Amino acid sequence: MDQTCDVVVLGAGSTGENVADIVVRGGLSAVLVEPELVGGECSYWACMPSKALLRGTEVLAEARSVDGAAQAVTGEQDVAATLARRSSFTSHWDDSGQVEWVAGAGIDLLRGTGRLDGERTVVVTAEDGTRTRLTARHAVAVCTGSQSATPPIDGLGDVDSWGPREATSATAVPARLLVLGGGYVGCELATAWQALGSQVTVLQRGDRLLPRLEPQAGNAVAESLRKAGVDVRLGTEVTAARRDGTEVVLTTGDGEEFRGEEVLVATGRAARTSDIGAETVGLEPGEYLSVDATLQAEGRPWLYGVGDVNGRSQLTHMGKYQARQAGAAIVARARGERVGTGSWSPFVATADDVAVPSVVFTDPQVASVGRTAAEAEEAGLPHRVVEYPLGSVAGASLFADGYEGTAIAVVDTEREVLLGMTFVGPAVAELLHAATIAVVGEVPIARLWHAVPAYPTISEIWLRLLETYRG
Ligand SMILES: Cc1cc2nc3c(=O)[nH]c(=O)nc-3n(C[C@H](O)[C@H](O)[C@H](O)COP(=O)(O)OP(=O)(O)OC[C@H]3O[C@@H](n4cnc5c(N)ncnc54)[C@H](O)[C@@H]3O)c2cc1C
Ligand SMILES: NC(=O)c1ccc[n+]([C@@H]2O[C@H](COP(=O)([O-])OP(=O)(O)OC[C@H]3O[C@@H](n4cnc5c(N)ncnc54)[C@H](O)[C@@H]3O)[C@@H](O)[C@H]2O)c1
Repeated sequence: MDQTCDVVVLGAGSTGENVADIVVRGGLSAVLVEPELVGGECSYWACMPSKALLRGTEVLAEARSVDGAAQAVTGEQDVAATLARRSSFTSHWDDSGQVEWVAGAGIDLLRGTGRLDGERTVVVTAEDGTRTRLTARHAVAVCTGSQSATPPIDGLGDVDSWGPREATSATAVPARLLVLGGGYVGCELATAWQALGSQVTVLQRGDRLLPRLEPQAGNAVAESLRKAGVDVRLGTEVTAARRDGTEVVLTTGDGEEFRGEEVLVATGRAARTSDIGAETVGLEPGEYLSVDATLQAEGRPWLYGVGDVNGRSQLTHMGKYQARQAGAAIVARARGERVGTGSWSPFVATADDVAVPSVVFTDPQVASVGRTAAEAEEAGLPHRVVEYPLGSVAGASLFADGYEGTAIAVVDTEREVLLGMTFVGPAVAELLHAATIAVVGEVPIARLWHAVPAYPTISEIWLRLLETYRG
């Protein structure tokens, strides 16, 4: 079967859905190709189930941290109810709601695996083997995401390990869980499964958890995981894995053994491009798609790489942001309009470079945007780091007895604007968007004095940071 449309979108994750939606709203036709569940990782195996698993633990910790409320919490977290709530947030791994949305948005959905077959062409193979050759008049957007990367550890491929998919969809609590990797996934899922009754061990090879964030973040999360009973091992290089009956055994270079019923491999992501026909358009299978600021592949003006697949910033909201920018560029180019590629134009993903917000939903939460002090240093930017303990803010001390946390601002001392901000503490997630606006808007420090935080909220931290900066 042959079919022609304006835009072919490969992959109906959160990114692909948004590219298709934007181009259809712009008057183009789009075919969205998906072999698995419409909605992708975020809806079924990543953000939604992991945050649903974590939320009950967080609420209990908040209640236990307020005298008067703490006395009312006499029981333990209900595991079955937590898992049931998690499953309801994934719609029980049923995508009919998303499929309905796609139809309502005027997007054509084609179930099957798509492979590029030369310029502007995609061949889709359905489960029953039926093939459809799609030709795009204007663009092909590859939004095939990423998958768990397996580190080169002897035997790891044979132990039937968990990836994030298994760890977010499990229906029983393993008595002991080994977590390889102490990044975003490792820290969040160690928090979740320890709270649900597993004895968790985190094996991280570097000298701290969450190594891409400010050091205070990883240190605070490690301390709190240890308090919760997690065995956190830093500087640990696992070299071999094997099954011993029902147990998985991980061995380090110096012969130390770690045992668990399951091992979660959370050592980062790899591009899902090994089987998309990349070679038919002169690209390397398995590599991240290299794209410009409008998400267009270098030297191939009809091809876009959007979301996790380009490796720029692997977060749902950033994939959706890229989708909005790329979608606008595709529509404008199809109309023959000029596409401005300067910073912050409607067609480029400038925030990818300077203002990526993220929240790690551990206890404490870590909310950050923009550059860390180390990144400012590396970029050679004149900067000063200002830190203030969150527990000294009236709103925070009311929020929880003995509130502990910190806020770190990285200030550009030449332009007097914020380069980055990190909050570490309970319930800091909702403080983040103010910081994102300050970084993206390059709001002068002098003007931030006029952004008065309401009393008594945790946001008063902004005032304390400004006072500390002024000295
Ligand atoms: C455990 C975990 C928790 C996370 N939590 C958060 C969080 O709290 N907040 C956050 O912002 N981010 C989070 N992330 C990251 C987030 O999940 C990803 O950034 C996001 O899902 C990427 O979306 P995407 O659409 O680019 O890719 P995906 O969601 O991976 O979608 C790609 C789609 O392409 C399809 N596909 C693949 N190959 C083909 C092909 N050949 N033809 C057609 N279709 C194909 C796939 O089936 C898939 O549906 C988390 C990740 C993990 C692993
Ligand atoms: N809340 C959120 O926003 C959220 C949650 C989960 C995931 N994510 C996204 O998904 C991405 C992937 O998460 P991730 O945790 O898999 O990757 P990551 O890059 O955040 O962390 C991987 C960790 O594994 C460690 N590591 C690598 N190889 C190792 C080895 N052989 N032994 C021990 N440790 C090893 C690294 O030092 C690093 O700390 C994140 O970067 C983030 O973009 C976001």
